[in-house]
Amino acid sequence: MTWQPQTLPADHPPVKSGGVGVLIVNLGTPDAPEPGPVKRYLAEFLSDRRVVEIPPIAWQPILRGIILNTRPKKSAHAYRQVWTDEGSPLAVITRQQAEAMQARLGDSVTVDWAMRYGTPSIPERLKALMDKGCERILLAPMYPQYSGATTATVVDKAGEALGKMRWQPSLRTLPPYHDDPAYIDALEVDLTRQLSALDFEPEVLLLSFHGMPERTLHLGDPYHCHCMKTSRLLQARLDGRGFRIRTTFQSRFGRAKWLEPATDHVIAEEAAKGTKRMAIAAPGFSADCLETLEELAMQGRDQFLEKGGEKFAALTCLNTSDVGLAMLETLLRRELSGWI
Ligand SMILES: C=CC1=C(C)c2cc3[nH]c(cc4nc(cc5[nH]c(cc1n2)c(C)c5CCC(=O)O)C(CCC(=O)O)=C4C)c(C)c3C=C
Ligand SMILES: [Fe+2]
Ligand SMILES: [Fe+2]
Repeated sequence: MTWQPQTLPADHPPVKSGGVGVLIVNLGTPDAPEPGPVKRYLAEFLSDRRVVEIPPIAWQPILRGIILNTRPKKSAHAYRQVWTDEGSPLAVITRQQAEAMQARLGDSVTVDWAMRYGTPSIPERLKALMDKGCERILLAPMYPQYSGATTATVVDKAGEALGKMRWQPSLRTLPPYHDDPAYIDALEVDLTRQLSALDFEPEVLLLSFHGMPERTLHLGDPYHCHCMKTSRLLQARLDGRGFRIRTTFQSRFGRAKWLEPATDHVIAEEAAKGTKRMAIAAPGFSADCLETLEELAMQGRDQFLEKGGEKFAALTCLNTSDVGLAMLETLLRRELSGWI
């Protein structure tokens, strides 16, 4: 039988048109600051074997039997302290970053955003980009420092979605940018601006990164080294401004030993030794979130003042600042080279 050209059936998927997409991805956040949605989000997040590297047979009973019955209520309370009319700060800022990138990159690309855990999901937004005709997609995890628990799990999830497609898009991924001059420049400019707007001069500036179990460092995860390099490069830019700089790791979770020194311990130690004025920045977070707005700006302040500190400032993340957006545009344009 000879082949005959046919008209496409009505349910045929759209024929693509060579478009280029960018998918900006961050960690994820609950849909509402209530125990139910927080439980759903934590169940997905903490079941990811990239995040908790304990065999499921040992971990799932602890997660389902203890953690998911206790933590959601406490975490929901924390989320309520930072929730905005538009939703969770992490989701709101990530969406705004995507909108700003769409405006800056113009019509030659379609920019969308997704969350690794919760909504909008990576598979859903990849499909949406493809439905708009994108055959080439730049996947952009918003993590300056690489780790298995952040960057790699975003790529895994996209790969899982692609694994179910007959006709896949071409994929590029944004590399970690922990030592990129564009990132270090943006941090220097933004932190300098924020520090000069304070009504006090800090004696110490903490650079607080999200923690990880120390074991991941010994297993070869570059996260700790990436954080230390960011910190060293930034310190070189901020030296000679009259304050000391210390690198710390926040948000301990579980019983294992985490990277040290711990941010909360250093806050208490500084206050106990007589430091009166402290500022804290979180250069590893591309958007303010629960961990910066509640853990640092609220709990951190309380800890410092309770122990005798007098002035405390939690600086904001790059978020949608002009320098932050210009930096993101530089990184994205570099990876889109040859595509647009
Ligand atoms: C920026 C990098 C991050 C790394 C590395 C990271 C590792 C990591 N996190 C947990 C456990 C929790 N993290 C939580 C919140 C949270 N974590 C990050 C980023 C990193 N996590 C962000 C941006 C956020 C904020 C999310 C938001 O909605 O605003 C939480 C949830 C909150 C809570 O219940 O305290 C947990 C739990 C582990 C175990 C881990 C290490 C591998
Ligand atoms: Fe985390
Ligand atoms: Fe936390």
